[in-house]
Amino acid sequence: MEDIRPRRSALYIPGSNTRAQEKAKGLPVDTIIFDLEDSVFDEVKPKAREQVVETIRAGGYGHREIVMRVNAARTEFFEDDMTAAVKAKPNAVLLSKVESTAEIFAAERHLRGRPETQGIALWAMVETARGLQDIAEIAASVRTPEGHRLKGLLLGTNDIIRETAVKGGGDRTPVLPWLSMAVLAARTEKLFILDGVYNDFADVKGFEAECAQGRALGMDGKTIIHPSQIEAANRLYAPSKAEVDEAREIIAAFAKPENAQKGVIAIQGRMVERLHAKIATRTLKLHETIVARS
Ligand SMILES: CC(C)(COP(=O)(O)OP(=O)(O)OC[C@H]1O[C@@H](n2cnc3c(N)ncnc32)[C@H](O)[C@@H]1OP(=O)(O)O)[C@@H](O)C(=O)NCCC(=O)NCCSC(=O)C[C@H](O)C(=O)O
Ligand SMILES: [Mg+2]
Repeated sequence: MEDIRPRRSALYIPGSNTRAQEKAKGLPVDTIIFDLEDSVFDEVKPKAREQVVETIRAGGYGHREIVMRVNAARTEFFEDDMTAAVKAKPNAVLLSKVESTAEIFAAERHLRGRPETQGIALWAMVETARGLQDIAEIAASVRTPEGHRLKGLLLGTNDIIRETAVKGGGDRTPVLPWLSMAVLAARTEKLFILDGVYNDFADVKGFEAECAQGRALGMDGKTIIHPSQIEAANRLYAPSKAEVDEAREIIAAFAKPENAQKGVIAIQGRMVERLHAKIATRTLKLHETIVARS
């Protein structure tokens, strides 16, 4: 069955920031990502790891999806991070700087054969030049028994900019081809995909423009770094009123007895096919889930 869980806003919180972790219990985000990677100084990682396990096990985050971002499989921290993830049992483990299917399989080895980890998904961050080159193959690992837990891709645009030396900021022209390539890889394998972060959390207009752009590119939501970004991400990644009205109109039109045997109809001078009814059904389901939540 298709995964239509809303992931409009996915908030990163440093694993070492207990104040922000507590605060997030009252924030209207869809997803919380407890970070053990780049926001945590190396010397502090062991303490942050313990802290995150304790916080996730204690719960209190309601409907929010709980994710733990672990250090890359190539680092000295990975094994301990994965052991901690098994203890914490988040909804998903986010693998950072993924460059090959082997890294997905390495994470799976920690989870395999343990009934208590059955519900833990794997998400992969693509944020290196190598990862971008091999993104289709990484996404396709979902078709293998060792990669079946892979559910989504996340973009790490800060690292992409660092690795490739393209100019960041502005309208993201230099990275657009890679963002589109990532969307294509995700859609090919029926994975969800979340856009990278917008660092300038005081710039509301710039953030809104980037959300609108990400949505137009086909992203399912935005990874964010600050509470000030939640409202805009939730608003711009939710179906708009016009989209919901149109979806209702399409479904109602195909439900009429005279259209029961038709593959294509006209609504107000526009061609509408059964494929549009499928999109409309998805839009309405997403909308209803969001409404029920709020
Ligand atoms: C960016 C920040 C360091 C800013 O922190 P600060 O100066 O403390 O912000 P404010 O004073 O404006 O905070 C106001 C209140 O909001 C709470 N807060 C702030 N950030 C968060 C958060 N992320 N989650 C929950 N709550 C948050 C503060 O506690 C204040 O509340 P109160 O105490 O009640 O007054 C900070 O926002 C931050 O650390 N953000 C997350 C950074 C992070 O996790 N970075 C790593 C992931 S991003 C990344 O790596 C991208 C990717 O890999 C790539 O390559 O692109
Ligand atoms: Mg990164």
